[in-house]
Amino acid sequence: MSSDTRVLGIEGTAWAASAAVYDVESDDVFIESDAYQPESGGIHPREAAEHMHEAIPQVVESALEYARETTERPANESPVDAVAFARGPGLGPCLRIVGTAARALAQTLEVPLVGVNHMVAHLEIGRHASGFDSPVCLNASGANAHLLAYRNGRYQVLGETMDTGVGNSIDKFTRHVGWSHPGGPKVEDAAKDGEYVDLPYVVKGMDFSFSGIMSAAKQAYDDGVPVEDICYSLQETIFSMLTEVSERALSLTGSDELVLGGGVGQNARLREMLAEMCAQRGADFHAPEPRFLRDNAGMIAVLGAKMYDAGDTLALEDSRVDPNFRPDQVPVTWRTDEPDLTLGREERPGTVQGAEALVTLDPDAGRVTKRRQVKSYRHPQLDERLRTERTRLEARLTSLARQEGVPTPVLSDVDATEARLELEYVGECDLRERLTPATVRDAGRHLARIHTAGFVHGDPTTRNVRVGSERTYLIDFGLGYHTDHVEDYAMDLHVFDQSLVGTADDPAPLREAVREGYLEVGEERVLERLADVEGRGRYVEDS
Ligand SMILES: C[C@@H](O)[C@H](NC(=O)OP(=O)(O)OC[C@H]1O[C@@H](n2cnc3c(N)ncnc32)[C@H](O)[C@@H]1O)C(=O)O
Ligand SMILES: Nc1ncnc2c1ncn2[C@@H]1O[C@H](COP(=O)(O)OP(=O)(O)OP(=O)(O)O)[C@@H](O)[C@H]1O
Ligand SMILES: [Fe+2]
Repeated sequence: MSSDTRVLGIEGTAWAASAAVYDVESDDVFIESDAYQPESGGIHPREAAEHMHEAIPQVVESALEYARETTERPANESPVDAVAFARGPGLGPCLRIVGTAARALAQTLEVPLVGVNHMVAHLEIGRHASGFDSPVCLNASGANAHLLAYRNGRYQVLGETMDTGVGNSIDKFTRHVGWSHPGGPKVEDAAKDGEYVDLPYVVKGMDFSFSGIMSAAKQAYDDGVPVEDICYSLQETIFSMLTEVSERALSLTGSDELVLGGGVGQNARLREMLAEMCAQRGADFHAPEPRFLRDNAGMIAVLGAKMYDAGDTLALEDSRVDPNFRPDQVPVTWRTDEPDLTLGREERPGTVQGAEALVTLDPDAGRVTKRRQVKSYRHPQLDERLRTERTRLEARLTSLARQEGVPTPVLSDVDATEARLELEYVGECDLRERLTPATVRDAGRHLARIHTAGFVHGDPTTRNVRVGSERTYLIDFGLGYHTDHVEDYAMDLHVFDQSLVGTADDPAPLREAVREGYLEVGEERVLERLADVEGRGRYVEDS
């Protein structure tokens, strides 16, 4: 980066009216913010926009004043080289006010305008502060929750919430119990005195869903379960889900770096779980300081500077805001490196560390032993429930799939209480090491077969398919379940699709081949629903 670049950033996607100045040379970030606090209920888009209307000019003025005071540039020159603003995602009425302010300021100062994706900014601030090369990023914010990893010039979405964002889910629960917005910090506080109760736990590959757990939490409250216990268990459950999918993303991509972003990242329990998971698998973890986790213009200015130096600026006529701006829509102009993926982390000869299990391989004897390990980051009761349930399911569905004509390993022994399986050794390598149209077509056909039989795999990634010279096998059915919902079948395909995008150099022909294979035995309407799942904007407004 050019060493004397200075950028003014503006953020106002939902609740934080914020302006910042980033100075590349000193790496200093000055942030001035003014938060919108709803009088009752959640964020009202119109009220939030009124707040932006009043507060943005003031925070921008403070930032400009700071920029002028701290520069040696002549008074008739702009104290910054560019104006960066959050173009989306966010609440439309708020974004438009920020967009207008940013355009006007860029024109007055006669400097270029930079349009920043808010979610990518949540990620890049962690990468910037940690110095990590190519981390997986968990964005845990109010309106969103994603797992992102860089590949083929984009931040690919490896997994995300299928319904509301993580913070909004928590805020909805606290509204139900009559607490004021935002609910996250209040839940964290109340959780200190709570005890564990079981709540639904929903992950699908690297995707996850909060709606079931939230309904259960509200119901528990109405049934008289102490609110501290619900808060404690909400944290234990939701954050375990986020930690689990993060671990799966590390395992799938071969990355050993994780960064956290977003307002929910201020929660100490979430950070503790992620740190513990990373320590256990020998990965590095970084959580930015709180002022960079919650919405702030500092992260907009820092990414804005990288984009400005890459020449990634916007003409005024192209600077429209986008309330549904997805992180994977952003061409990443400020990085040219590709991640160095270490496929297949062989820890010891003959053992593979998966996301859940330690797998001992004995190809000569044709045998594999799989043990779902204790995850110390999660509550012991939850840990035991998941390990036993999944071992049982894996045993049952692996056999059921074979009866349906899908190649799977033959089971020789199951011990659910020990979370241990003994299986036949199958294939020569994982699918991600032999991604061809023919092999993924097989996988597509296999998924169609089990769907037709009324169940899903639950985690069909390129690591959970084994390829041999004659056959392609499905393995690791632990997240599978019986269902007759088209939506669940489409989700299964979506999970596979996301893993192709996350691991293949040229995913387009492979994605096409999956669909062809699927149609050989499966139903067209599942593919139609898949298109629907993919097109769904998940930026649910919190009102
Ligand atoms: C699009 C953009 O406007 C949106 N921003 C946003 O959601 O604000 P953010 O600052 O990233 O996150 C706010 C959320 O973070 C939660 N939160 C704050 N402190 C928390 C804590 N200690 N524990 C749990 N949640 C917390 C709040 O309850 C609230 O839901 C987003 O990034 O999704
Ligand atoms: N039956 C088998 N035959 C050959 N290799 C296997 C078999 N089972 C597992 N493996 C190898 O071990 C790796 C991890 O196994 P598995 O996916 O079952 O564990 P996991 O911890 O559930 O992993 P993840 O959650 O990351 O998918 C597989 O990617 C594969 O390389
Ligand atoms: Fe945010």
